[in-house]
Amino acid sequence: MTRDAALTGADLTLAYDGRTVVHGAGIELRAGTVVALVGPNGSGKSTLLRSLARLHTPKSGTVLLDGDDTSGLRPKDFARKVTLLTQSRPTPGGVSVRDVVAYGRHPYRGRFGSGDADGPAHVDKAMAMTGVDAMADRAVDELSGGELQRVWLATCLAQDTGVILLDEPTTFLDLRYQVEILDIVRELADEHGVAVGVVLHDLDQAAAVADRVVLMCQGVVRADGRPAEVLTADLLSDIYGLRIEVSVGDDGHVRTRPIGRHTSRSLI
Ligand SMILES: Nc1ncnc2c1ncn2[C@@H]1O[C@H](COP(=O)(O)OP(=O)(O)OP(=O)(O)O)[C@@H](O)[C@H]1O
Repeated sequence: MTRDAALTGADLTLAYDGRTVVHGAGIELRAGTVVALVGPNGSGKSTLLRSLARLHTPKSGTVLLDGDDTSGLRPKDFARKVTLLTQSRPTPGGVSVRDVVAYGRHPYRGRFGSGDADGPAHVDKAMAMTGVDAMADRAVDELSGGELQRVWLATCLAQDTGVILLDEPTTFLDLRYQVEILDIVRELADEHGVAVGVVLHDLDQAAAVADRVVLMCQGVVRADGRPAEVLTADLLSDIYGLRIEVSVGDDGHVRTRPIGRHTSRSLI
């Protein structure tokens, strides 16, 4: 497994059909750390993540892996180092969970699927980590949204990369699996030295799991730092356009409380 990898997006400007949606963003993902990207809908988080995964070509700026420009790397070599869990993927019909997770081994296979002796062990480990091993022989198109989300995460883990990018990995998941996925994210960084970049909408989850939080708004990185430095009441209230109270517990964890009409009504 590649370790001690660092993926850097330097001065990235990203556009769709000439409309710029990310303006000169910089982000650094270091080995053994978790960076959470947060911000309102449409602020450019997914586009930034996709550019780091080389799925979106920047208008300007560069993506560097361990200091080297990645644009010269062959797709297979890049895929051995960086993986991305996207928000949605087409679900293949009639394919088993095990076979879908085994897609993650594609960068290691030669022609005709040969040459990946370690593949089955990585697939088994990824399925066990994400709790999908019990459904290994089921067809993926028969799974619930949450079960499927864990299968896609297992596919990324089977790819065995030093950098893992996750776009809203807790979407569709019930509370138990949200917590388990975030535990896996921390475990990847702490025990396997992986550099993780994860888009999350839940600010408390972002604060709890991340070493650093990158807060985006309207295509610009508005703040980048430790959770308690970035997730302040003033900045969040300004960016999200509603009052958000923030407290820091004795354990150092940041907790946010958005105030709406429904939260301020009396229940007694
Ligand atoms: N395929 C596309 N074609 C054109 N514009 C796009 C495309 N995908 C995203 N955009 C636009 O780019 C901007 C940034 O979108 P992006 O999906 O990166 O934001 P986001 O912060 O991930 O949003 P969300 O929280 O809603 O997932 C938005 O204005 C969006 O409408």
